[in-house]
Amino acid sequence: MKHVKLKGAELLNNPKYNKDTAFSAAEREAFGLEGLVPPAIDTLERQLERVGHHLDAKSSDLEQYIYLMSLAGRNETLFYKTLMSDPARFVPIVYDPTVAYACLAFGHIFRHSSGMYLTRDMKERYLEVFRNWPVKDVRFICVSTGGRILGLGDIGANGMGIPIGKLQLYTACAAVPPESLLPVLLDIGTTNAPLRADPLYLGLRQPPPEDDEVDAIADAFVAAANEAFPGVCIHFEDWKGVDAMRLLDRYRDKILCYNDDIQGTASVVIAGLTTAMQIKREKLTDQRFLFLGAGSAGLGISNMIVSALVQQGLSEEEARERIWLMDSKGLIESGRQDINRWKRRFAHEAKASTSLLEVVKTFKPSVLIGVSTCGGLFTDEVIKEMARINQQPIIFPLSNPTERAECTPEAAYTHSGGRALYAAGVQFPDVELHGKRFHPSQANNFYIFPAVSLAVYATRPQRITDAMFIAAAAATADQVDQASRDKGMLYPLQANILETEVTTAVRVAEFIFEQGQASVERPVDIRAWIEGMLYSPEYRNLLD
Ligand SMILES: O=C([O-])CC(=O)C(=O)O
Ligand SMILES: [Mg+2]
Repeated sequence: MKHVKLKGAELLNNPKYNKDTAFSAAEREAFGLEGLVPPAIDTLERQLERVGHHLDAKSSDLEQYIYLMSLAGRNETLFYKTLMSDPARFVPIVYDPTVAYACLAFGHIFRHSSGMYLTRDMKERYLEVFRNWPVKDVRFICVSTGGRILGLGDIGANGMGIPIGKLQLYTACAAVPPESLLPVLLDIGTTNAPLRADPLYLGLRQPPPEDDEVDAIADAFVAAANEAFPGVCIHFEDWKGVDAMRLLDRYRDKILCYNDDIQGTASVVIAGLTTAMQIKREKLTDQRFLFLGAGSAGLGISNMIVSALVQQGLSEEEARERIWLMDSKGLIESGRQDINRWKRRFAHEAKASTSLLEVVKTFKPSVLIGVSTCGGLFTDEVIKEMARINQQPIIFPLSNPTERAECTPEAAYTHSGGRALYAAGVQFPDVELHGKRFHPSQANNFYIFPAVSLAVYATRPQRITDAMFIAAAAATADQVDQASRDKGMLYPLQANILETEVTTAVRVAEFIFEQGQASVERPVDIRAWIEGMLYSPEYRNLLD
């Protein structure tokens, strides 16, 4: 029985079912494909080999990105086969850092549409517009306004590369079925005037509205999404920092949603810190945390560290005392009049200062985290001071892409005499220092959000909580083996990402069941049950 209704060119043009040269002779005959494809009948492996040659011939990572996105639009199976064949190689192409350069050039490199674009002027009609999407059972929407893309600031509709890339990682890293995923760019306009003036820009050419109107647009969007796709989980990504904080507060107890920049980033940092504690044989409750940057990531990490420290026995106040933040105006201290309510919670009695070095000297942090979006701010002197006050300073320059990192691994290892426990937001190459080889860790939320989403996909909870993200952090840290820890590696190997994230998802799913938050019945064997749901990049016989 044929379950695919498409025939001929229409079948070839459908990325979900297309096999290009891998259609069998019987399929070619049954689906009117004879003559439309070359006579050779390839296996998926042979096609993968050909993709490898195409990629090797590309002159830059951005060219590889463009090729891979075209492949995704033509043959989904081959695309995921490629990504999943070597995630450590391809994740940095379809995602950070290369996706950053793709977003900057989005209107210029645009080939075909993927996902949905909802604009502020469609506000009354989002439900009607959602009905244009061909799939009914959408389980995740990743939505950005483009208001703060990575460390690049507001790039409006150019930000669409991010929801697309994030959802591709759901599948590549955690085998969430791709048909359940919908990337959305919610176009509210952009503050980026040069971009609005670019003739090839593809978004609305107007500045964004005031907060009240942004909230009204978000409300309309959320309501329509839940009506069009009952049970959908909304993943907020790369909104302007204050929008992200405000809207997470607005929705987290009302709908199934999460904000990856706030909760995913916090979770991956806690995973890395947990491994660092195992390496140092110290307790998280004894650390002193200094943040450079107090946007959605900085505050999200700070809040989740508070929750983790409270779980480990501190009072909330004791936990907050251990966390200091600096923003672009300097140390967040109680005398500051210009800070929002989220920063206010971390304002301590302290001397005002705009110098990171000075704050490091007075506060004496054991952990230094950069989420400033400004490259190079962890100067050699700052690293030396961290190394003077700590036997093994923990230094996480998380800003991205590559040139925004607050310090390079070379600088961190050189100025700490090779003692730093280092993780950046992007993957840096290995560093050789005095005959010793260092492998810098990558503290990127891709270790977390695909796994949490897979757990949500399976268990269908009503809400997503910080505790689920803390469970994901613990599960991730537990998967760093002793040999890796001995090398100072803070995260599991990327080559095994699928195995790692499925294990993390199983742990999070167990936690969701334990908390009584699942809306499906608990299976006897959670792992086998989840494994039965995983997407696998293989062709199906269309004649079955
Ligand atoms: O995408 C990444 O690599 C991390 C992230 O969420 C961000 O920087 O906004
Ligand atoms: Mg992000």
